[in-house]
Amino acid sequence: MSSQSRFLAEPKTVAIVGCPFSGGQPKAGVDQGPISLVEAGIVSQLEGLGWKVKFDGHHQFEEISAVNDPPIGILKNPRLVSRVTKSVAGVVGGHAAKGELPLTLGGDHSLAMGTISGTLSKYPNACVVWIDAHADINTIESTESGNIHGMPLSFLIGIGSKVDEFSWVKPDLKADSLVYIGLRDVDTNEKKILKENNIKVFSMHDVDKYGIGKVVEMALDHVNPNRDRPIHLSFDVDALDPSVAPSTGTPVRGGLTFREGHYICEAISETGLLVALDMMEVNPSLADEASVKQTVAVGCSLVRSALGETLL
Ligand SMILES: NC(=[NH2+])NCCC[C@H](N)C(=O)O
Ligand SMILES: [Mn+2]
Ligand SMILES: [Mn+2]
Repeated sequence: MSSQSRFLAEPKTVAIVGCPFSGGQPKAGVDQGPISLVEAGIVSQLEGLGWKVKFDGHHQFEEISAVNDPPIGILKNPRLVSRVTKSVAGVVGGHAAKGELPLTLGGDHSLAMGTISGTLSKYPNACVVWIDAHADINTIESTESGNIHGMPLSFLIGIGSKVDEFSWVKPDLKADSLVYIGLRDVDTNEKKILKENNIKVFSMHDVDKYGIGKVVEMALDHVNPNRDRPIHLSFDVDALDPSVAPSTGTPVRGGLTFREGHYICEAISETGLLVALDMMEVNPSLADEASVKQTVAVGCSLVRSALGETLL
């Protein structure tokens, strides 16, 4: 780990941002994800890798949750999601400003609106590697579900009509600074958005065709050709096959294997360019006890791989 993390201050510090939040989607339980990951021992696991770990409890969004929040158009919980993600942006940005690596534990993927905004506040030149079964790039016009966890990237890139409530989100992410790996459940409207904006996607078809090693190399060549830009890695656990990570709200078959998921994290770690990490959509109230345990353990081990754990 010692030679890694080109942008971080010494001693290498990871700041855990626990976000028990589920307002970006309809299923209860995803707010327990961060609690389970911490209970499974993620703090001591990261200390074991040589990191100084900052964690002073999960964030509480109670005050914000009290807001009266009728839908805007078909967007569900818009004020709640906006205010929670805005506060997360501040917290993540604050850690990044100090040279710490924010590790955000979700919670649903709408939180990435906050985490990526926070990263960009410190590193305007950061690129985003988004690992997911889904594209999460619906606009207010294109979303069919109204679930904001399917939309964060459209706000960050600045496509679709503006919603006043979300005016705090700066559309600072350029379409060519985003790359996806693992997609296999993309809405028809999203396919159009991805094409129109020329966004680079490595779907499961590409993983099958080229192998994960080549895919990660091509993905980094796209967003980070000189291997000199800070990387924000946003990992939705549903990128993994449901046989590997069953406890998540929108599982889709045909996903990444255990090793493919970990390989991505290891390869990003090896670049020394990682500045922020999200582990999202772990829902410990879905599926049986063994599945929950397995999913939480995989969430922890993906984080460890991204933060420098190696096989040898
Ligand atoms: N973060 C996720 N699991 N997103 C799932 C999104 C599913 C669908 N595309 C939607 O807009 O609702
Ligand atoms: Mn997903
Ligand atoms: Mn997602």
